[in-house]
Amino acid sequence: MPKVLAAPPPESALHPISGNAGFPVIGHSLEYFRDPMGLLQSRWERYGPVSWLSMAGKRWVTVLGPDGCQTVLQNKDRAFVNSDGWSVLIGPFFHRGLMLLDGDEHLAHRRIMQQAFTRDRLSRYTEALHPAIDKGLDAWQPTPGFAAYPALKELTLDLATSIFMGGAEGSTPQEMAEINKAFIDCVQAATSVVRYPLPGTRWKRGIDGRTRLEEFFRRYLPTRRAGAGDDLFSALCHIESEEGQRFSDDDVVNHMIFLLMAAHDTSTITLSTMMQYLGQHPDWRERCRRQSAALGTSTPTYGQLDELTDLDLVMKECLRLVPPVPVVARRAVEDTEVLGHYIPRGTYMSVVVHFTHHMPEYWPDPERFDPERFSPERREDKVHRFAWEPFGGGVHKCLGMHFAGAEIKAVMHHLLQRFDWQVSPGYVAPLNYTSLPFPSDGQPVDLYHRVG
Ligand code: HEM
Repeated sequence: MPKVLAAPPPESALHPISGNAGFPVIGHSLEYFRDPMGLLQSRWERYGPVSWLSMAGKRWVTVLGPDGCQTVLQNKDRAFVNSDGWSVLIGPFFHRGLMLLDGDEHLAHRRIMQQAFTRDRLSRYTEALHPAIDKGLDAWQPTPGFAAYPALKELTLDLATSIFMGGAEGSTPQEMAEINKAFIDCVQAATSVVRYPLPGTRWKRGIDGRTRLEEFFRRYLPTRRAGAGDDLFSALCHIESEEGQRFSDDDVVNHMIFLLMAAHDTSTITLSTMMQYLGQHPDWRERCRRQSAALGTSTPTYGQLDELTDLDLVMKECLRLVPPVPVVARRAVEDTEVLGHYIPRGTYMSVVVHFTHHMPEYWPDPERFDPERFSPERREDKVHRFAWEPFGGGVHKCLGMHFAGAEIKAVMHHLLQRFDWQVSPGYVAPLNYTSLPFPSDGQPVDLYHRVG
């Protein structure tokens, strides 16, 4: 039975928010994991753009559609905070990462961190990417049914190790595999039904993963403080805001753990989606490959990557179809409203990016892969300022989006020059939504070395 979240104050003209709790204990979790679009579409039809449901042991107000998303993300009256919203899901594992800070503290840390993402630094990271990509791809053994997703995940972790950390001197491959597992445990713990560190639970594995990551980064801190490397870790040790503020040791460790998480799965998912759709669309594969070949270099600079405009269209369309961060969390710290609905202080908010990306009101034939939507002639993403929001919006908008674009395009450039691949046109990726979305079948592609 639908229930009202809270009655609006008697004198207000605001509407109450309707919704229901779903199953005892698990709420709507299983429905969401199985078919998020199905669940959200049914709620849109039943309740409209603002409703509540139960997940991860809490009631969440679900905001669907670009108008509501814009209100929450722009956060004009500062009624919503990130820390209390994201903490419920990932707090113990990624606490004090930039995305989990608020207000003046967030602004101060963001100002310092921006110095690690200047154009000059991005150019240097891009230079360092190429040898690391080459090394990673040398290990790929093309075969029909090649599992692209785990291979890409390993590749992006290797890239993170060299570009973010400046290498992991003294660590064995086995240790690096453990670090990878620690990350996965932290990310997957976010959607654990049991939210207490009982042995054998995803939550406990996440807590252990965090401890492992802290030890790992602390071990490398003295050498990065002492050195002058071009990697992100060294950058965080040395950068200052324009006002001369710097990060403490704890800040550097907290930011590194968050940044690796923020960069790793998101880039992997985007690359994997791009491999799928390019594999299914030989016309686009050829278009992208031609542009890539026209650069006349295997190691394009940051500026040259901008010339890969077809790849850019494909990347944007893949970020629309499968946004790696499908939902963004917030919590109201004051009574407020969204689209005329009363949000009492303390309410947990979920801003559902994924739903907007599939709304036929904004995206004609939304399930169709059609990168031209983003072409200068069509610009369907301009129909609404928040129609396309894979990187969020407002003061917490992704700080690594240009880095992500460079990494993704650089990897695709190498892939297109080295390999050809195909995916059956009827293939639909079985996406698992227990953490960030990933293809549970490993995303098989028929992969070949290019001849000639
Ligand atoms: C395709 C890849 C990526 C996607 C889709 C993505 C998506 C997002 C989203 C949606 C947010 C906003 C969350 C919120 O509002 O609560 C965010 C924040 C953030 N992302 Fe990304 N991200 C990507 C790659 C990266 C990379 C590569 C880095 C770092 C190198 C990065 C660093 C960050 C940081 C630091 C924040 C927090 C910003 C703040 O709170 O001020 N992201 N990202």
